[in-house]
Amino acid sequence: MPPRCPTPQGTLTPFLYPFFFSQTTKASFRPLLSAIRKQNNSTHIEPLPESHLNPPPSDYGRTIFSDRATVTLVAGSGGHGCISFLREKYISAGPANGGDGGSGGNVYIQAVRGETSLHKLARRNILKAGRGKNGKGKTKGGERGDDIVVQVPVGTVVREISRVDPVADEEARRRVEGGKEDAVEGADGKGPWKWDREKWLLYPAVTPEDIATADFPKLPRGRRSPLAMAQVKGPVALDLSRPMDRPLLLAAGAVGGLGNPHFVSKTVPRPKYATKGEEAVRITLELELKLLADVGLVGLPNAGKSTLLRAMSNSRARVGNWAFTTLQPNIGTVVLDNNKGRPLSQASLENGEPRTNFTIADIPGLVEDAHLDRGLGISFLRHVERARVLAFVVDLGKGDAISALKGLWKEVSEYERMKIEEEKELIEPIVHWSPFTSVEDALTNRQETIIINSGPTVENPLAPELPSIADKPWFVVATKADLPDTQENYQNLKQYLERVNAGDEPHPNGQTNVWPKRVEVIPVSAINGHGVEKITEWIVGLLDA
Ligand SMILES: Nc1nc2c(ncn2[C@@H]2O[C@H](COP(=O)(O)OP(=O)(O)OP(=O)(O)O)[C@@H](O)[C@H]2O)c(=O)[nH]1
Ligand SMILES: [Mg+2]
Repeated sequence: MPPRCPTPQGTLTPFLYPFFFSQTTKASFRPLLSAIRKQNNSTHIEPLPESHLNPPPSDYGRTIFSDRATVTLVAGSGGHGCISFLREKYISAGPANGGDGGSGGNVYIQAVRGETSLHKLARRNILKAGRGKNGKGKTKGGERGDDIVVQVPVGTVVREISRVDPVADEEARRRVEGGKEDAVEGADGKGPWKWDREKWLLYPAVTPEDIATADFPKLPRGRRSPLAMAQVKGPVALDLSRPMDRPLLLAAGAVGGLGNPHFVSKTVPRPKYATKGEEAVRITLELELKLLADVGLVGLPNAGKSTLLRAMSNSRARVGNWAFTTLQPNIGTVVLDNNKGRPLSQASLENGEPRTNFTIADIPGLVEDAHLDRGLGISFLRHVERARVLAFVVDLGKGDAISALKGLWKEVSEYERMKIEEEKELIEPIVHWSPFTSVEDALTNRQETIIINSGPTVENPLAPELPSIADKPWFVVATKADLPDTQENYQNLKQYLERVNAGDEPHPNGQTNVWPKRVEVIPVSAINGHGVEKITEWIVGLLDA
């Protein structure tokens, strides 16, 4: 089904930019028209008055943005068990009544819509859940430690770098030292073993002799919180591309120590020891944010992307008449239903809610050979790689619009190619195996080294979750249409895209397997806010299709 969009075709009189003459906007454009006529008659261009769309470079919302963070998450360790005895009138030596230690707090992760950046996490480095409180007398258990929920923006990719799990380490150590256990026990006739004694907590009044001769019982093994069963299996690798209703458990808090009543036996009626709480898991994660905007703006530096974002949304992205004004991605939200009429979109989101807005990502400009790390490089393209629609912003006032568009497509395709290579390297470990003992041996025997490729050998390892960039719906925004003598450039671009649509001209990225629908070019003057409503309508059509 073609996108449900009104096309700006067929209204090309007497100017080439039909939006100047649309019914709704006619009155408001009269001053602009006279300004343009004036501009055409004289070479002097009147500077436009300052406004929200033509702000001084100092007027911008400062966004503290970070798309990468490395954080260490530490679950809460358990509180210690308590050594206590009942004390009441006429009971001189009451039974043990120490409470157990509380378990430590858990660490959760949740992707939420409100967050847009990882800067808060990048600053923190380490996040700790609360420690469980120690047990108390009168069989009072310690309180649980506070949980922490790490809230990240939707679109965050989480990878584990390292993990320290004291309980797992101890289990492994026991397994290794298990063989020696009998020998040690045989030598002196009884335990305890070294690692056990470190776990005990002794009554303050015990003497060193008591400790030396203490007959500690064996500790119960595998002291892990039952919640640990529900935590994400390590190594953590998550792609949080949807908002989550409930947080996901990354690391369960450690269990608390056992109070002294646990160790009452016939021989030891009043044990003067309890156990310490377990140490907690510590996971170091690398977080990377791939912004999940509905639309990604791709354009050369100074093309007018940020001005367009300002015109379409409430964004206060920085605008300046020089290249690389934008150094960090900006996200703007376009509100579709401002409660003044019927909503623009009838479509609903995946969760059934009606679509009331969509988001646009404005990234730093791409220069020619950005893939060779010119300009700011192409790494920012990862923010538009997941956008559902790509809008190529072309400045009509600066050079040939067709070659600008082709150049942008070239960089986008290069980005994708490099990305696929990178992913392939990750998933395709290559095993070099040679039957020869040395290079000389191989040369004398004149046989080739055998190379075994193991692992999947799919051409595009990004598939099927990520459609290729060439498959995405796209369109062109021809901006700065208010500048004099841009009509010819616009018309050439329009005719070029007509030929591409008709199949007479190859796709600007040179590939054949591309988005098959009609590609539109929409002329706008973002600085005056003219024509931007057409873009909104067109995008809604593409998003709804
Ligand atoms: N005449 C005219 N000027 C415009 C229009 N849109 C943007 N400009 C001007 O073009 C210059 C660059 O605009 P920006 O929005 O900062 O461009 P950008 O693409 O975000 O630039 P980078 O962030 O450097 O990539 C500013 O001086 C704007 O005022 C337009 O529609 N008409
Ligand atoms: Mg910008």
